Amino acid sequence: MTTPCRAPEATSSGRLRLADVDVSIGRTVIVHGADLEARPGEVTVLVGPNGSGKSTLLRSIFRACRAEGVMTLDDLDLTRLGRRDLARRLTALTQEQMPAAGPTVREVVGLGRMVHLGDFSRPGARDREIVEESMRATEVDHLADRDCASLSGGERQRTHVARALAQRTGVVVMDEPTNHLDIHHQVRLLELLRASAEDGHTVLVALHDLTLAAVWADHVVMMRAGRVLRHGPPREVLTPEHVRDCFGVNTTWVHVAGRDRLVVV
Ligand SMILES: Nc1ncnc2c1ncn2[C@@H]1O[C@H](COP(=O)(O)OP(=O)(O)OP(=O)(O)O)[C@@H](O)[C@H]1O
Repeated sequence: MTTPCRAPEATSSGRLRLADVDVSIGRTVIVHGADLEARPGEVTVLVGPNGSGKSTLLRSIFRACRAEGVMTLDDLDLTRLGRRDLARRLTALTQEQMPAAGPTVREVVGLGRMVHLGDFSRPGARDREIVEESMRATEVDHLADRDCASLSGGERQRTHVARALAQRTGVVVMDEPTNHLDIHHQVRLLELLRASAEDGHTVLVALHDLTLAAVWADHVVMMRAGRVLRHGPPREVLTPEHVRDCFGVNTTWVHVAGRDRLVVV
């Protein structure tokens, strides 16, 4: 169906751990006492209803929100890492990153390399190669010279994913990366993230689609109303009872084409 794809090689990964983390926006505590762990070699998927605090929790990891509690990457305190150091270790794909008119696709993807360059250095041949590889991986290479403002929603999202891939960090945190993507590109992106995990990287991603989460996650973290309700393997977290309690829909697991799948009934 899809051609095999591979995330470009990355810097060393690490175990991302949050313990008893509160996240606030202004004076309001949005996330309460969250525990979460994302391990190298695994795809960890964060699920929860709208407004449950997924984006806020992910944003706290790259310090876009004020957080209290323990946040570590291996033995490093995330809150004490400098911004550039953090960006060299961890890629963040948020929901808000929409390019303004002006830059081309290649230029936006090239931003992923900036964190690795010194203050006065320019991108080298290897940087340019990585940019081209990243565009090919998300199938935006044919759009390389297009102004980002002229892209469709899905093309723009793939451009941002390519930018994130070009950053080549060992830890990748993505908030709803499948937004705007058609089913081919959703599957391709999840294949890419799976390949990245199999290469030993740490992948933490928020997804709305529970059926995709059930198939692609090694580990699921379920949130509701600003709290982590449970975490574990998909079959243990996404049980029909838990999904009904959290989302108010009826689901069941079926075995189709050699895999366990969660379907809405
Ligand atoms: N700037 C803000 N000021 C006040 N409340 C906010 C702010 N940003 C987010 N919130 C609230 O925090 C809660 C969690 O929002 P968040 O975006 O983290 O949820 P989410 O699980 O990612 O939702 P969705 O699935 O809809 O993307 C929501 O109730 C939201 O309204």
